[in-house]
Amino acid sequence: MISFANAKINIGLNIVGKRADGYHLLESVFCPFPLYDIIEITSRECANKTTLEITGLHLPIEDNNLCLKAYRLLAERFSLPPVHIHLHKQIPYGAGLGGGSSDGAFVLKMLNEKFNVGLSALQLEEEAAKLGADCPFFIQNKPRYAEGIGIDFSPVSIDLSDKFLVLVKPEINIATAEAYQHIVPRPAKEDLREVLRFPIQDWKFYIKNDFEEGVFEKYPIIREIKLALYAQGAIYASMSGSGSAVYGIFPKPVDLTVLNDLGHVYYPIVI
Ligand SMILES: C[C@@](CO)(OP(=O)(O)O)[C@H](O)COP(=O)(O)OP(=O)(O)OC[C@H]1O[C@@H](n2ccc(N)nc2=O)[C@H](O)[C@@H]1O
Ligand SMILES: Nc1ncnc2c1ncn2[C@@H]1O[C@H](COP(=O)(O)OP(=O)(O)O)[C@@H](O)[C@H]1O
Repeated sequence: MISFANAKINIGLNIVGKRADGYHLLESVFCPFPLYDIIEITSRECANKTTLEITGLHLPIEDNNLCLKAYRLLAERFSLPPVHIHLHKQIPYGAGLGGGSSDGAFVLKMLNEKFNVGLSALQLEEEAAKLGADCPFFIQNKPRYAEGIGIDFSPVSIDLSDKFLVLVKPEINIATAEAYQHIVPRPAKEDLREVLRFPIQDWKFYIKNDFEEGVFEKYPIIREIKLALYAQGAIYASMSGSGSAVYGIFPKPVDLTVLNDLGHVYYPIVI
């Protein structure tokens, strides 16, 4: 079985509180983004161990890879044969694109289907939340307004189908836990769901990502990328999640070769 595990972007990210256990409360719109890891799962009935192989972007094979964690999570509760997981990594990590979380969520969905485990989407979301706060979003994988620690969803209407999205990833990887440490939570001035209804060209006045201030201070090149996207005609540009990737929304196709010195430019293809 093969699946294409997509990335996500955050449109707006207000960090509004902090729980006693250190986890932060946020308000954000999570959107699927057409950049994909490829995951193949094959049964290994004769083998006695589940194995992982990674190709594509360099990512060391470690026991805490979210593909393996997802397998172990289901195998603890259900009888699963050993499998071989081939992950072809294409989504940059440490980027705020949720690639690892997506891999974990997709492995849960694939095992559920392949071995007829019978979990509903809601049950899969509950399992995914044990892997990480970003994981449950990828179960239903539709634009969602997220609250709480990022796992309480409500529907949101957002249509970017006639727009062109571009992503720029500098050679900087940001660890999510570290980025959260620099945050001072505060209530948002605007209701994100309200301001999302404004024309996209007005979003830049109202929609912000609270990670940007601290990250831009430490890595000014990421601010430069955002400004460069606006200079090239973006109607909205923002860092995604805790960074380091920055996306731009354009009204027409653009050639961003001028940004090549700042980072890797991705023009996602919708499949
Ligand atoms: C910031 C966001 C925004 O979508 O995404 P990324 O930038 O990582 O893609 C998420 O909140 C990231 O979620 P995720 O990366 O799954 O976080 P987890 O693995 O659960 O937690 C990693 C660490 O981040 C911090 N953390 C995470 C989520 C949250 N709501 N509050 C937190 O304080 C905690 O310190 C935790 O130990
Ligand atoms: N399958 C995976 N793909 C990417 N990173 C993974 C994976 N499994 C575990 N990780 C760990 O998670 C970290 C970041 O995960 P990821 O969700 O891709 O990034 P981001 O925080 O940018 O959303 C990586 O640095 C890596 O240590």
